[in-house]
Amino acid sequence: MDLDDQFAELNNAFTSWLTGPTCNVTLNPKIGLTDLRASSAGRGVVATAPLDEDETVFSVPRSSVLSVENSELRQKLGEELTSLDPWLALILVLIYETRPSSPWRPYIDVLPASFNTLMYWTNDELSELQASAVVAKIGKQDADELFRDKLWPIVKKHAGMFSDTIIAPGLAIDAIDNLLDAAHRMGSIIMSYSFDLEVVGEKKGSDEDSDSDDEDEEGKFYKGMVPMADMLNADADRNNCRLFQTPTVLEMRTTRAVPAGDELFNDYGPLPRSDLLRRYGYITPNYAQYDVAEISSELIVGIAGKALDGSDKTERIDYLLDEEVLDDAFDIGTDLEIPEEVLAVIANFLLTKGEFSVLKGKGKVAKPKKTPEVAKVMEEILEKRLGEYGTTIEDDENILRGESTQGRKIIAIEVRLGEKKILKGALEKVRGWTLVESAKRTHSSQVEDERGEKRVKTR
Ligand SMILES: C[S@@+](CC[C@H](N)C(=O)[O-])C[C@H]1O[C@@H](n2cnc3c(N)ncnc32)[C@H](O)[C@@H]1O
Repeated sequence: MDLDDQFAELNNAFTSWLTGPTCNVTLNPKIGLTDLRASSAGRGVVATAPLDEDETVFSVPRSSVLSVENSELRQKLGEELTSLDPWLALILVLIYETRPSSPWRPYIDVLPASFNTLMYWTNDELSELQASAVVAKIGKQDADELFRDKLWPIVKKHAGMFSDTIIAPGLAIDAIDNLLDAAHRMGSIIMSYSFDLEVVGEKKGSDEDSDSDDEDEEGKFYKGMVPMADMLNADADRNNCRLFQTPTVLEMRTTRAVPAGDELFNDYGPLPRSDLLRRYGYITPNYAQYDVAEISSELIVGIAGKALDGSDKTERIDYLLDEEVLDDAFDIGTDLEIPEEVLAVIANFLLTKGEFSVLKGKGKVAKPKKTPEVAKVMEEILEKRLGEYGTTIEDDENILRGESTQGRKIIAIEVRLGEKKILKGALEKVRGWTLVESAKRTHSSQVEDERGEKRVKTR
């Protein structure tokens, strides 16, 4: 059987399973799965006839969501499973459902086995992202540790339960590598395919289902794999469908009329391309509108507080953390505005020791201001941040114009270039600020603060 036949066969098995008695999904006959591999988008869903706005595309009973709550493994392992972090528990559930006898197999079989997400990039490929903050968010080592510490002991203890799953060969030779591979696969699937579903059970304190009181509190969410809902691709501008949740079903409905032949798109929300790449393994130009350049507090404090001695700096850091002015990092978006919180942090580090003590004594913080001193620090921060990337905007544009660049390298360059353009634009904006007089500012801002005017709120 060639690859196309295999692809079509898996689709058919999945669709039959979906609409059959195991899953009971109601499919609108005006939609169908389609093959988008030629455009590197895997499977997708298209309208085969026009759809109205707010038309139900399909409806999935909550009982057909693959989740920890619905899983057979929960019945078998009980608290051993539910006491795990929900993400780890769902990983184990997905691994368990890879056994040939699993009722979920036709679904598992259409889920991907290879990924373009950052977790799967080599170090060389990742180095092309240069100083992008996304690299530190991949978390492969942390995940490996969790899989070893939390999942491996359970799998070893219940080896029989996993003896015919994809990790079986690893079990036989007592090797952990198969578990790590499988757990990364399932973790990546959860990251790019699962939905956050609202718990709709009884409220806490109900007599029924007393062993799951905690999870049955309304307003709480759990991660679930919703068959078919996760076959829709996403688009920042062309999205035309959304998953609506009712107590009994999950309904994919159109949010606008869809002509025959058009693809149905979900919406991942305002994700910068760096995060789109990290979580979903692809980027498109229309997510550039959500790009951000991240500036760490370490960099801000390092530059704004370079004239301070160690204990003074630490005191200000602790105070600003307590006051929720300081965070780990701040994002500058495509509007190129420097976040008020960053200006406030700088302003607080530029106070004299005495000024800071007075404000702290009153439980207040300096307000954000665009003074020449703040602008100078901000310029230095942005210049330093831009310098952390190994190449300039012009270098990157030249590389992209060259014909030899391909695949992941192009993607990485586009991501880092987007961030650099934000930093450069922000730098130009800061240089163009109409600045408040420094001396006047110091005096008036303190007076304003002492009058108890509203402080900067960061979170
Ligand atoms: C929820 S799944 C959608 C179904 C998926 N195409 C499949 O074949 O299983 C999400 C994944 O689809 C791909 N994807 C989603 N939207 C895309 C788009 N606009 N362009 C390219 N790939 C996309 C990415 O690989 C993403 O991780």
